[in-house]
Amino acid sequence: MGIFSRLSWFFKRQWKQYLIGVIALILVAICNVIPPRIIGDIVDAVSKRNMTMHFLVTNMVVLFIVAIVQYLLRFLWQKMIYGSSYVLERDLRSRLFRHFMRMDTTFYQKWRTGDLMAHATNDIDAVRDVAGPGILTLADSLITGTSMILAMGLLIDWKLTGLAVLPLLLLAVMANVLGKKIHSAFKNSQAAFSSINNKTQESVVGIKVLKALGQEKEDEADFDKYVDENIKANKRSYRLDALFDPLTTIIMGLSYTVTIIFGGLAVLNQRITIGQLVSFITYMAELMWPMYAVGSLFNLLERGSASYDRISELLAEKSSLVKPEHVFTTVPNGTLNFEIDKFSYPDDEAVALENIHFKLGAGQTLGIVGPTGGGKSTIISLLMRDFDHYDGDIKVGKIDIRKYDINSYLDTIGYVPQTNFLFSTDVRDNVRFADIKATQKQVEEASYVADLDGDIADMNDGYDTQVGELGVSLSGGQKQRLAIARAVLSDPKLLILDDSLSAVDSKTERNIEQRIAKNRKNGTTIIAASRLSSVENADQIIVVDHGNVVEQGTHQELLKTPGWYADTFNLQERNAELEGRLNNER
Ligand SMILES: Nc1ncnc2c1ncn2[C@@H]1O[C@H](COP(=O)(O)OP(=O)(O)OP(=O)(O)O)[C@@H](O)[C@H]1O
Repeated sequence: MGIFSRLSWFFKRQWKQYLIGVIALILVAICNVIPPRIIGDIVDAVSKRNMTMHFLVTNMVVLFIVAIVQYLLRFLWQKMIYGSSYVLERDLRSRLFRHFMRMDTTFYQKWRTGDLMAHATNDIDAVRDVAGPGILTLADSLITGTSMILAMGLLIDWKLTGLAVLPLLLLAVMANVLGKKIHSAFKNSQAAFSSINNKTQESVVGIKVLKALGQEKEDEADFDKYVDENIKANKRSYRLDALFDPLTTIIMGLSYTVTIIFGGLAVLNQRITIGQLVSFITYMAELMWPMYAVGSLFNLLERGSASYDRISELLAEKSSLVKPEHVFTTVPNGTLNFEIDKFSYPDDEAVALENIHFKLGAGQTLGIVGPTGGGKSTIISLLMRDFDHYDGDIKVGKIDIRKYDINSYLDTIGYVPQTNFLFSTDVRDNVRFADIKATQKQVEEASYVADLDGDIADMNDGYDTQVGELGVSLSGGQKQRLAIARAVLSDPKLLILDDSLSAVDSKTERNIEQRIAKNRKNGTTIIAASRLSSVENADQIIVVDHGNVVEQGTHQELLKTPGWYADTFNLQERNAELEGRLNNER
């Protein structure tokens, strides 16, 4: 029942709808008292042989009116109570989605996608059921139960009523004993459902790799393990639930036995008439539904409560990003000062970056190179404010980037990540994703800079071509270039390319570099790359290895200094030459 007090914020908001719904339920319950009474009166009239046509017709008309009134009232409570539960569903769904949008990289490293999907679907459905069928069943069983007991006591006999409802106390005792166990069982089964979600999502997304490595059978077996876990957890909750349900039948059986014995005696002693005993038993039958409903209510509330716990845990997660008291909303076109003394990833003791210092004037280009795993993407992550906790600071226009409003700050950056993400829409909308109002001319210009215009012209539907989920219908190089076009479209103050030219050939790479340089005379650019030709023209280059800057200078300066840059450049040049010769021979 604790779930009702935890959802009280919602019930307070929707109190009018719930009040109307409950009043309608009370009126239905009052109507329910009438038919058994009429049946009892008719039985008595028959047994006393004083039944008249007028008496019969009047009672039939009353029964008909009661049925119509009940129909209308039932429609009203359904609309009020179920309607409100959908308001709760909408509220929770959008709160959760907004929360997802606001959370940072650390949050997404901690929570798995399948978990988040399960919270956003299954858990919210379970909480909605508390506010709809849950409230309905609770109110209905309380109202129907109370009205039937009152009718049995007031219209027939209080002593007999007391004896008949005594076994019901057992139900309350059992509910208390099983409550906590069912709650934890439901929590486990919801968690097992999340794991299935995770597994399915991972296997579907990675299906190509799975097939290529011939791992389908192994993956199927692995999936079966998750399903077995889920079924085991579900069985436990339903086993506990099953202990509860048959108890209702036993208790009702006890109540009927008591009624027949003591009710029969009361008729023999002429304390009540036969008609009254028939009415009493009919009222007892009406009590059956609230009794059974308590069983399903119990199940529904515990499931909703376990789900609400899970959603609340997720909503309580705070973004680790710094929230300054005063935020700057205008980001100037100034110098970038990167002064990081030390940075470690959250929950990781290893130092990822140490003493990375560089200064980049507006309009300049920085190249970041170095061996794989050296720390290039980590530098970019800090610039993108994926993480805000480090020793040192990063300033743009003399202001710490953590003091800018995050959206205003990120709006000034065009970022092409290492693994680009395309949306399942057409080429045009993918290019103008950050600025959906961009004109066709702007889209075409951006596509030209990314050297994608020729490819689009060759596509059947040009800019209207659908790229498929995650851009499945495009080549790796086309996806990369589309991501570049998207980033350059709004002419950002800072353009960041994180190994974004790895899937294009040297000629295309050169075209893109030249066009970016021409197009962005005043914009600052950072290029992280494994291919050194990508950074040859940069104003300065840093070589990052093991999270430290090991070499720094221009291309010419670095070539003259013996070290990783000169060695790697010579090696890559020789490979390119060899590749060129082989291509010519073919
Ligand atoms: N999210 C993370 N959590 C913990 N450690 C991480 C995380 N991302 C990267 N690392 C670690 O930080 C180090 C630097 O990784 P980073 O991705 O910055 O290298 P990189 O130079 O961009 O490599 P590559 O050229 O292969 O892309 C690596 O040791 C990596 O394992």
